[in-house]
Amino acid sequence: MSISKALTIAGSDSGGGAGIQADLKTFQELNVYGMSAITAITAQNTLGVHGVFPLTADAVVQQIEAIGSDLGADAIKTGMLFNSEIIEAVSEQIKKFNWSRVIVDPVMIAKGGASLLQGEAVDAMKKHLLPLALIVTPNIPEAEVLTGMKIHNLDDRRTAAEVLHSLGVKNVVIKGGHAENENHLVDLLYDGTEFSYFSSERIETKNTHGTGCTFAAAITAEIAKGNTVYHSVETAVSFIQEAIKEDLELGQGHGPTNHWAYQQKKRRSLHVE
Ligand SMILES: Nc1ncnc2c1ncn2[C@@H]1O[C@H](COP(=O)(O)OP(=O)(O)OP(=O)(O)O)[C@@H](O)[C@H]1O
Ligand SMILES: Cc1ncc(COP(=O)(O)O)c(N)n1
Repeated sequence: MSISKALTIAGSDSGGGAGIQADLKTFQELNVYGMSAITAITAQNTLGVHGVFPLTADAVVQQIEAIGSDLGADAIKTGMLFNSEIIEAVSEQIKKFNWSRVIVDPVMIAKGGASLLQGEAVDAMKKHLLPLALIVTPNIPEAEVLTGMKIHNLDDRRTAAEVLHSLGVKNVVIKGGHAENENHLVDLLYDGTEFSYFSSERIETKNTHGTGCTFAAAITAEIAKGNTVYHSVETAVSFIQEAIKEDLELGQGHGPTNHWAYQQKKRRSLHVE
């Protein structure tokens, strides 16, 4: 049996809603074999990040080399990278293994405000990692930091996508979760030529911990299977919508999303037909 494989290079979330844990759950649900290289351990739950313990760049490199030299990967996702040493080391590994299906989720700040990327590392991300990316998936505040511009509306978002594309990323997805006062959320995709828009109804819930990680992991899984960028983003939008809709009501703060919901819905619809 041949199976597609995806590697996530990200931080561990002890609460299981975001980071490495969200990525592996998503890969599994989308029938992709998941592997991980951990960049940092966080002591985290639905109430917030209580501690951040980065690993050395060498520890990250050794994990990636163990995978690249043996199992290989059909797609790579990066999440929390924490500092410029790790970003530079990860970029070198991507080049060494000639990985081209690279999805960069430029994680910067956790929902509760904790910093998951040091300020000095933003330049390293722009210079070393973004030029290697097939897709980058910033939320609105992350797109503002990466472009240095304020984003107030969809026009600004289109301009930001063009600026990010000019840094060498082939496809830019700017997510709409942070656009305020809108009943409809729009995730925007720019491939350097055309803009595509994926619109979803805003779901009223406090349980959105890890939505960004889960969304980018779903894109990565679909890319690993050889699907197009458009198809992968479309599937990821459906995956995250079901995961938010059927939330698990866990914890006292911002709870995780439901990684089972997308496949459960698919199975239900097959049953009905
Ligand atoms: N309340 C909501 N209702 C419906 N969809 C949502 C909601 N919040 C976020 N999404 C969707 O979830 C995905 C992630 O978007 P968002 O902009 O929240 O990313 P993020 O800020 O990186 O996530 P995180 O909160 O994990 O940091 C997008 O597809 C977005 O449209
Ligand atoms: C290890 C890790 N990676 C990423 C996030 C971002 O997720 P969120 O913004 O939903 O807190 C996180 N909280 N923890």
